[in-house]
Amino acid sequence: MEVVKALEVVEPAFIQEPQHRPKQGVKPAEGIPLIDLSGAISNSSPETLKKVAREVGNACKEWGFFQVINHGVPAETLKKLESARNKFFSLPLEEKRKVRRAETNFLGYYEHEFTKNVRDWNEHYDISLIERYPFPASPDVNDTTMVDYFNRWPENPPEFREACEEFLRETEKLAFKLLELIALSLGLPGNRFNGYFKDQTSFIRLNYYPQCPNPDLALGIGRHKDGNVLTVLAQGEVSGLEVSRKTDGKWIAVKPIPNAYTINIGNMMQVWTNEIYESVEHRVTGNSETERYSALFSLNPSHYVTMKPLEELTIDENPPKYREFNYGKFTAFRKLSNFKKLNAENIQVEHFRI
Ligand SMILES: O=C(O)CCC(=O)C(=O)O
Ligand SMILES: [Fe+2]
Repeated sequence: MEVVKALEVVEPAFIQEPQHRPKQGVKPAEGIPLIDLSGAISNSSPETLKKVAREVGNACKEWGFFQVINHGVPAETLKKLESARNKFFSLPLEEKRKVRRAETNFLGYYEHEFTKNVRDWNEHYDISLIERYPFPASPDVNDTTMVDYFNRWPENPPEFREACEEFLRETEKLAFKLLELIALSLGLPGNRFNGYFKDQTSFIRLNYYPQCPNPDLALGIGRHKDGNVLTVLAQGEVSGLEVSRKTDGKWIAVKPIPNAYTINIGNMMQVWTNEIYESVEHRVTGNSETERYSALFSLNPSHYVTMKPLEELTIDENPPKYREFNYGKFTAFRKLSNFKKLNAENIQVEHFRI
């Protein structure tokens, strides 16, 4: 990417179709809910928990996106992670490439990602909560070969691993608290979803968006919906995240709030809830003046989970909207299409819609 930057103009692979190019100066919107989780984190009464769950439920329904404060993740944990992350991304490219992702193990550093076949102006690093686990080798449903996914750890900075492991532990707790609140908001037992995470494939992603010479043409990450259950995102202080507003599809900037986490519903929650809660498209714009960093926890089920709408939520008036599919195969396809430019259309959860 260094070479590209020196040219002061982005390569054609990064250029978005005119209709997907970002408008400059999108104002942060009012209305993205901000939820105080203190009532759900401390030993609260069932009534308090239900009250917070209702707020979460409304935010999931109306926006698919919300921010949380008093979430229980220590500020110090994020600080340590941010410092280690920024040091890692400032290493020379050949150093970072030593822990580069491969087609047989998608964990690690990557600087060549595609979203919907257009390259992102982004470098990132994926680290799994479980150190090593089996995953389908290919998206082909007839291929039963499994490969091992395992974490790649860099030599530098030396504190990187510990900082990541602490962030993984703390954001996992928050993700499961949100999962409980979402279950309660749907009138389900708080632990209704837990069985799908026995061998969870959750990971953290550290994002780095270098300064971009053409934020009018390229995006940090192109428009997409997260293919997971939910995302817990530390946006950092530089804006850039935009969400497609459910009411009119307009791109809305999500304002960074110090110490808050931004939460969004992923495709798998959309399937489980039979679209009572929908995952919403979002993107990250480029910035010619400053670099941007973010960090997120992606909550993902065990690879062998069969995805389908929950029976409790599919009543006569709301019959199942999705056919069954295997989570691991779905994800193997998505990861492959992010890894390299494919001729085939990128698979989306909509392909399983009845
Ligand atoms: O960097 C951000 O603010 C969001 C990143 C994102 O949407 C993703 O990595 O899926
Ligand atoms: Fe995303």
